[in-house]
Amino acid sequence: MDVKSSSALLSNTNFSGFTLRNSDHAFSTSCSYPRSPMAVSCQLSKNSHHENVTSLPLSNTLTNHCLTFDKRNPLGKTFCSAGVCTYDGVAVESHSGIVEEKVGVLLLNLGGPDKLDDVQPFLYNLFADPDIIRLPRLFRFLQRPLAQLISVLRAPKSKEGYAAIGGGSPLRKITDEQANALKMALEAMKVSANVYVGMRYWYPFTEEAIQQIKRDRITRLVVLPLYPQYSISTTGSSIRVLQSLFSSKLDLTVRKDAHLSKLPVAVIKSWYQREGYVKSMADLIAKELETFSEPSEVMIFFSAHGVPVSYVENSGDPYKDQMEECIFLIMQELKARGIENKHTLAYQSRVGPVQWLKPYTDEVLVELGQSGVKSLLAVPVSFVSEHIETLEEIDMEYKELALESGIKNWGRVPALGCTSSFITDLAEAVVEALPSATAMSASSDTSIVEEDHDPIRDVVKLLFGSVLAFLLLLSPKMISAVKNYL
Ligand SMILES: C=CC1=C(C)c2cc3[nH]c(cc4nc(cc5[nH]c(cc1n2)c(C)c5CCC(=O)O)C(CCC(=O)O)=C4C)c(C)c3C=C
Ligand SMILES: [Fe+2]
Repeated sequence: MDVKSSSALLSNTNFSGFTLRNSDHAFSTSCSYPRSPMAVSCQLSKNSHHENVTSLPLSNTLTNHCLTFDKRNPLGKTFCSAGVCTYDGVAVESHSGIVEEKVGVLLLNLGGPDKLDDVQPFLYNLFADPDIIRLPRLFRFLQRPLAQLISVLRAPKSKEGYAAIGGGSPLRKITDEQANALKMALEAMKVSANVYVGMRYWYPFTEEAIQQIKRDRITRLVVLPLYPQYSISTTGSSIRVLQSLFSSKLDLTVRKDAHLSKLPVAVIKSWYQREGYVKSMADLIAKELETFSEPSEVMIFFSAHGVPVSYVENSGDPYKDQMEECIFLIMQELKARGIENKHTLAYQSRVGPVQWLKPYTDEVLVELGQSGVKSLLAVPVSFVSEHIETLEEIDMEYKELALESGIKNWGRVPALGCTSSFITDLAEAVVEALPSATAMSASSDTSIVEEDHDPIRDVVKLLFGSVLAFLLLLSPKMISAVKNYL
């Protein structure tokens, strides 16, 4: 390992600075730091999780934390003298002249309708997302009219689903609870942080969370999507929103916003491989297996939310690979505990006219039932809260289908929610990611380039688009494609 240089400096309870990196691997620093500014001791451990953190050049100071300082950093200049550090970030200088970090954690999630009247506008937001319905460039002008049409037509069916689970999505409440639990877990690690919730398709929107982060004058932000595995359609979509809010190129109001464009940000892109998560999932599965009369005979049935095959095959979505690795790790953990049940993975919740990842959950359930499997434990694995697809699709639709197909004993593992080992692991992920935060506008990870906005061109496009959309939407091909969303 080529540890080039390291420097630690302390200022009262603040300190900063290590350079610990070789060309290919990031290393986590696990640090013990005394409250007095006497010494900081850090141990190095090779940390694969860092590969999933957008780790960009930075420098900064951080209260009560070890920092990673990347020698390749073109921006990261930390100037220190007599216990005071200045840097090219946005930390706040206190009366005493000590630079104080205000750490923020932004939890990203999908969002869901709070009540039945929200269902159609929620669906509109979802289908208007070009990461959810991906139209060829030439047809992008159809995105919004199509979203309007599909959302209106799908709303009655979706409403039935939401009505069956109490009249709305539980996602906001559960995500708020996770945010509070995470804040407390961070506090237990002596990290004081504000935790924000930013939803992609419903309140509180990511945009609102970012406004609050600005108002609170957060000086260092960790972005933590609540999806264990990365998909273009979930984490990717939310990061795209953040990029458009942070990048000075994209938004005239943000261009003048010195705070946001300089704010050091670390994005944890995926975390399915973290030991704490894997063990927490294994705990839940092991516990649920015990509710069966013959636990070793139970088939463990992982059911993941699907994505269209084209995402994986044409656009490099790592979702399928990550999902398979995730299942492997969970099964390995169970094996280490002497649990050697059979298992399988299938994909649920397909929508629309295209091919989705296979095998499909509904088809596999029927096959398993018909092939003589008698006991089955469903494990939702792509999401960490209960939501419509666990409470309605799995608990009602799939359970009924499985029982009709010959399965006699049915069980379902609950979502992780606020399970304490899981929340502690998320808190550790946040602490590990903090040092790698850097200004997002300097990110080289901007995969999506937005067009500049020209108001006249936009109006022409809208008018032309509406007429063409109206004609196209009435074409037989389009009608049959839209029908697949219902
Ligand atoms: C990892 C999780 C998810 C992936 C991947 C995902 C992709 C994806 N979803 C749709 C369409 C819909 N999703 C809907 C709800 C929904 N989706 C997820 C998670 C993933 N989606 C969650 C957690 C929820 C539920 C939110 C809640 O309110 O509880 C819906 C609305 C519900 C319905 O009408 O069925 C749609 C539609 C697509 C097209 C897609 C990938 C391209
Ligand atoms: Fe979905």
